[in-house]
Amino acid sequence: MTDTIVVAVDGPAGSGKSSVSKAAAGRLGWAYLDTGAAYRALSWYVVERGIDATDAAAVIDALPDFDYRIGTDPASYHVFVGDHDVTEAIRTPEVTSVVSAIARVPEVRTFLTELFRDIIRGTDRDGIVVEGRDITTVVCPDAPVRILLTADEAVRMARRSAELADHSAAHVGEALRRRDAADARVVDFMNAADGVTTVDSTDLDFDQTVHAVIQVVQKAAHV
Ligand SMILES: Nc1ncnc2c1ncn2[C@@H]1O[C@H](COP(=O)(O)OP(=O)(O)O)[C@@H](O)[C@H]1O
Ligand SMILES: Nc1ccn([C@@H]2O[C@H](COP(=O)(O)OP(=O)(O)O)[C@@H](O)[C@H]2O)c(=O)n1
Repeated sequence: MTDTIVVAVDGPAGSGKSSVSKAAAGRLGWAYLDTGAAYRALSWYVVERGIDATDAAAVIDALPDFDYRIGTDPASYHVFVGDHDVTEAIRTPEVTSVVSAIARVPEVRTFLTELFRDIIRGTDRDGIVVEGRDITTVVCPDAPVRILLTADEAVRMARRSAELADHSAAHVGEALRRRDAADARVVDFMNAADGVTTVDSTDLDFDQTVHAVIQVVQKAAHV
């Protein structure tokens, strides 16, 4: 893995991290890692086992049995916990509503950070696009390419509401705002750290955003 180029992408919910990172990785022929999926999958697992997500000690106790797998091929995205394909289940509002409580437990963050680094080390492609909240600052602070993907809050909320047709826009917007506020108390993903390039997608369509990200990669990593 020594030569694998890591592209670290952070940003708030709805900024386009997952979709844009996956598309950029696909076009580059590189791997893609969605770190939020692991926080979501652990949340699913905790709910499934009837554990109170706000009970940090109980969540920490569950970590050794958390058997997590995620693919890194951007063309074939699957998330497993044990034998369960949880690719869809981790996106439900129920899971989304507890994920911030799980993500604020330091032991959880250390555990998952190690897991992410193992997955990155195991990549056999030339590069990997890794997206989340603390990739540019904690998981891969030495990555040769580090990007903060942002968009105005109203635009992010509109993108998310468009995805969830059966939920009211106001409800989705409020839930997203609350989650960002809770997450931002744990890691700063609203301000670019030193050396991190901001890509603001507020006035860009999807393809323009992917193009902007690839341009940053090409400039920083000379590919
Ligand atoms: N620049 C853009 N213009 C329009 N829609 C976008 C743009 N970037 C992302 N989207 C759409 O917005 C929604 C949220 O994007 P997503 O990748 O899930 O964000 P995140 O991973 O940051 O929460 C998706 O439906 C995605 O297709
Ligand atoms: N690197 C990361 C990634 C996600 N997370 C947590 O995981 C949750 C889900 O992340 P996500 O990337 O799937 O969320 P969306 O932005 O796609 O809605 C976030 O709300 C954070 O609580 C984190 O703490 N650190």
